[in-house]
Amino acid sequence: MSLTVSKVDKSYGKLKALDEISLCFEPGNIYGLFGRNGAGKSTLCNLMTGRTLPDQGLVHLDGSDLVSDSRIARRVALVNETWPYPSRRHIRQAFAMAEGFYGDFDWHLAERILKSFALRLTDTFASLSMGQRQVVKDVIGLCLPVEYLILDEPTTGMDAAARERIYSFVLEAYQQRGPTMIIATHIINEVSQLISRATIIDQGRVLRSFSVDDLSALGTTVTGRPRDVEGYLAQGDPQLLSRQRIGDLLRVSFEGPVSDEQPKGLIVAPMDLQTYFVQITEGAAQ
Ligand SMILES: Nc1ncnc2c1ncn2[C@@H]1O[C@H](COP(=O)(O)OP(=O)(O)OP(=O)(O)O)[C@@H](O)[C@H]1O
Repeated sequence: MSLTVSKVDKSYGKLKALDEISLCFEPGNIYGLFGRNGAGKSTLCNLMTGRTLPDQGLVHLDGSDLVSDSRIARRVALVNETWPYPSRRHIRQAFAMAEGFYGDFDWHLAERILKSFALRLTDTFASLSMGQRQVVKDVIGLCLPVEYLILDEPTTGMDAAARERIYSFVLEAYQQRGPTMIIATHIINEVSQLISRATIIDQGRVLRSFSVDDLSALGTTVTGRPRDVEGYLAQGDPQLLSRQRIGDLLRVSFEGPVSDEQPKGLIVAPMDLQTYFVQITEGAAQ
């Protein structure tokens, strides 16, 4: 079983939002989907739930076309900026409507999450703050019996404590019911401990798709006196991502793991996922 996107193109007028994108999301993972503003993340999320149609290419779940088969669409849910439910009714009604379409809603988990955010089933969506509305949208996704849950910016408007708490519920929902999750977000460091694979898209294309089992293997930063740094680089043939002067020092970053040896006078450190993301998308933009 997998959710696959094959050679998908999507344009808005002359703008190519997705350009021959091919990806495969295997069950049993939490994926991070990263990209800068306008990279095409939301368009891809919409395509993977049949909310937007591709100009070319296919989106399949277990080999069946997601667009033409509505039974398949019920196995994949998307949480994004939209709220397709009545805003002035109790949120309980929105949950019931979602249950009507997707089946078995986890009311117990929903109430627990709401309570931890001091929200109630009798609140109306319209009366909530931006961050509270996002919580309610996330609750719907986390409590549905779907095989794939796509969360497009699931912490919009939330404060730092709320973001941390919602991600603990994301993990709980994943551990208890195990939907494969795809989390599209800008706040990469927040999800780096949660995800097992990451995909970075840029200008509608897949830039990297990799396992994050060993974050220290992604990239390395070396800082020191320019002569020492150049000497270190000359020992191998690293794929440079950036080169930056900091006062009298030179800092370079390159793809690949940190070597075991710590050369004298140099600070050699692994790159975190967010820094890696910034470095390679900066490189792609130049
Ligand atoms: N309905 C639309 N009509 C016209 N252009 C659109 C539409 N939706 C998206 N686009 C354009 O397609 C490109 C990809 O947009 P998309 O929303 O998928 O990016 P994103 O990676 O989700 O961005 P962000 O992180 O800023 O939300 C952008 O250049 C955007 O302006």
